[in-house]
Amino acid sequence: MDIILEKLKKCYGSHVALDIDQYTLTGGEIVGLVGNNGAGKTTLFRLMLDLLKADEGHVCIGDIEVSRSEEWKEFTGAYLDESFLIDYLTPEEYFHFIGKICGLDAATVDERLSAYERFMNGEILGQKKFIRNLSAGNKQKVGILAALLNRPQLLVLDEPFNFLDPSSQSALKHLLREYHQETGATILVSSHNLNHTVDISSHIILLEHGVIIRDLKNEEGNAEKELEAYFEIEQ
Ligand SMILES: Nc1ncnc2c1ncn2[C@@H]1O[C@H](COP(=O)(O)OP(=O)(O)OP(=O)(O)O)[C@@H](O)[C@H]1O
Repeated sequence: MDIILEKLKKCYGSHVALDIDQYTLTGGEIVGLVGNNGAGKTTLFRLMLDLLKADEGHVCIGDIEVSRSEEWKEFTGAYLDESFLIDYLTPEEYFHFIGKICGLDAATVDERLSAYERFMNGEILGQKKFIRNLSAGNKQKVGILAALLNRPQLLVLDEPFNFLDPSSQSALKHLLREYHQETGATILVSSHNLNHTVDISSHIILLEHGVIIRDLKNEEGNAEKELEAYFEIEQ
């Protein structure tokens, strides 16, 4: 399903963090969201997930306006930051808790997690550690896996490659591509890593000072040059 941003504006005092007149994000794609620090990526995700109230305009997922109905939560999974986690639970307890909210029994949760063994790399399950005592990268993995548990049709991940070691970054790219192939889900990923973004996305949105300044189709990596020129990356 498409995601429609309509006259969407968010300000902090006199500072305009996001100002998008009209944009439709086509469903069923992996979409990369890039932009310099402070460009408005997280603000956009928080508005999409109804974690922030827009000053003007709205976000619709399909025909559901996110701030007026809760229905979109049934098919949406997201991980933006550590505030999504519960520190005093172990990863198993947290996954089963999220599973319960989604109506999944423990066996189904365990079976779904078993598909992500490469990504977990033996460091998530069975560690007898509370989430608060995991490394930053492993916390990030727990959040991403929890977002996937309900097999969402819309997956939103804010800088998911952060804190991950190189093999985990590669495992995550593999996981996202495979999940997309299996489910046809819409996947939105913000990242400062242009290589990863270009590798996985069929569409890339470039934000600058809260405005979408480029909307690039990325066929076989052809968006890379334009992005490198924008970010002035020398080869
Ligand atoms: N709670 C807040 N109070 C005041 N200003 C805020 C707040 N949250 C965000 N901003 C401002 O809004 C703008 C957009 O921030 P946002 O976090 O969305 O950017 P971003 O593209 O995700 O940045 P980064 O790449 O650094 O994570 C920035 O100028 C930021 O300082």
